[in-house]
Amino acid sequence: MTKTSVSASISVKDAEIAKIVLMPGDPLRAKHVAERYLETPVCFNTVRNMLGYTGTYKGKKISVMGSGMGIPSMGLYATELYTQFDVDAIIRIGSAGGLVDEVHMRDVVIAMAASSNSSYGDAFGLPGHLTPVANYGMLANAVESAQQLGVHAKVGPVYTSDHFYYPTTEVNDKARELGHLAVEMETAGLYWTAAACHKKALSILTISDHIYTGEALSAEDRQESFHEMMEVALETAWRCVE
Ligand SMILES: O=P(O)(O)O[C@H]1O[C@H](CO)[C@@H](O)[C@H]1O
Ligand SMILES: O=c1cc[nH]c(=O)[nH]1
Repeated sequence: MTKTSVSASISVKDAEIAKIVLMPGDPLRAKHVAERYLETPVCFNTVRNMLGYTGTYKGKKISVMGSGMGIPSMGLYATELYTQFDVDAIIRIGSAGGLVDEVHMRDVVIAMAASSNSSYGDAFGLPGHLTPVANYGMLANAVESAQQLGVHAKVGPVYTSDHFYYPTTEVNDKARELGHLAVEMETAGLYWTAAACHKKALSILTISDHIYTGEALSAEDRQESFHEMMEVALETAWRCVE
């Protein structure tokens, strides 16, 4: 019998979504993670080509699905996964631009918190500012996983921008001056959504370019080569799943 469950943007037929989902922005990075690391991966979503897969990793069920680019897309998919598919935790696995001098190309960054120029979090109604923060237990598991894998991950705040192409350099300059390790486009949206849904989230990033040195990786590298980040995320997910 065909079992189907559907939300506005996800349609799952004869498959299921695990309690924990890894989410790269790029759906082809999701496909790569599924094919490289999951046993018996099953594709559970193709709506809008936002590919999602469920398989097992060291005997535990884990899903991986694209989030698309930017806070609105991440917020939409994370909300549906948390509220309509009973997902407990999401780990973003993204690329990011290095901001500070201590961060280098291909470094793995674990986002403790995310400042942002987005007003997305205002909708949740807290007077002042709802701070987008990682789940501490997941963060601690990620740090331990990185240490065990010999990955020198850097932990700190990142900056989530609504703009990939900002017309001036001042936002990145200020974010760098205030100690943000990297700039990207989804982490604050994920952390706000997790808070609003009473769920868990963590963002792990790989430096794909450096805003102040001008170094940059190719699109193909961004899709397929971030294996340290993928392995830290999978080990973290494995520790977080019962
Ligand atoms: O590599 P992903 O996860 O897509 O993340 C980064 O890459 C995209 C921009 O190229 C934005 O989504 C940004 O956050
Ligand atoms: O959002 C992003 C992602 C990678 N590199 C950047 O400069 N910005």
